[in-house]
Amino acid sequence: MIEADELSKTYGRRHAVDHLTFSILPGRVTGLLGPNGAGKSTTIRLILGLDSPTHGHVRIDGRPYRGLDRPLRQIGALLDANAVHGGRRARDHLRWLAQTNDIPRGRVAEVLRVTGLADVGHRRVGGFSLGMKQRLGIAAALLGDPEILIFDEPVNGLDPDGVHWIRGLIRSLAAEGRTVLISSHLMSEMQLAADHVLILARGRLLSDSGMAELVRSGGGDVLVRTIGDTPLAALLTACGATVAPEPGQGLAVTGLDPGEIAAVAATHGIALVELTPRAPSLEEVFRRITDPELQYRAEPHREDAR
Ligand SMILES: Nc1ncnc2c1ncn2[C@@H]1O[C@H](COP(=O)(O)OP(=O)(O)OP(=O)(O)O)[C@@H](O)[C@H]1O
Repeated sequence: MIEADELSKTYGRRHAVDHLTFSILPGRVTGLLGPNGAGKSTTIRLILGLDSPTHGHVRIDGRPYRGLDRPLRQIGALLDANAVHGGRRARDHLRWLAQTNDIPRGRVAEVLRVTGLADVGHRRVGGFSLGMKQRLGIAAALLGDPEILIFDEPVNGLDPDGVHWIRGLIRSLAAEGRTVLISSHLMSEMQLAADHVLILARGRLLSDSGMAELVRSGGGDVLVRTIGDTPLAALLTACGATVAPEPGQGLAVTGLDPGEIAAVAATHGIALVELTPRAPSLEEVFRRITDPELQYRAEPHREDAR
């Protein structure tokens, strides 16, 4: 488990991370979402002890990162896939990490196999594609078989097969009871991968919620189609619904659920050819939550305007 309490980091006058309190629980995938400059990377760096908080703290299973005996065995992270020296062979890079962290050498072959790199482990990293480097970064994160994993932009550079693979891997790690934190700019990917989501903007935590609950909170509507002209729109409005026309004789209905709409149609002998509940996308919900923050941010700071 990762727990942050009033976690804050300021650079000069800028609050990169501003009094964040959250818990990232085991057995589920937690997504860290936020516009550019929201504080996602700073939060991850603070979790990993790469930066020190100005105020508050963050603990990994009750201890700060720097207090962990064998960090790679407790927490694995993919941060920057390009960080590995290009002249190194992939296998040697992993062997060196294993040796310096007291990890059995046998894990190297295992993680190369899991990440689909078994056949290229002898090659120098400089010749790797971004997708292969990404897989190597994931192999390094998995090396110590840690209970906690952090993947920053995990699908970066991966082709569709790779994206499918990483999605499955992330899910299986959480299903094994591990704590998994991913950060991504790709909303559709996040919606598929994460069970829980933390939304940051301007360093502040705007939402800490289950994914399904968050998307449901955004509303949604029901798309209804009939054949020919019918009085359905007026009938639904009379029942308290809000109805907006959609192309192709469709109606976007809010305020009534599909069962209630079907009942109104049946009572008046109106045949329906479509009745589709539509949830908003994570992207729509995200924009609604973060937009006021972005607008505020677009205004010049007082000191900038001078
Ligand atoms: N080392 C630093 N020195 C000064 N300011 C910094 C430093 N690191 C981050 N910041 C500032 O802190 C804020 C948060 O940055 P951070 O990189 O954590 O955001 P992010 O959500 O990861 O953004 P992005 O999605 O663009 O990577 C930004 O305003 C950034 O300019």
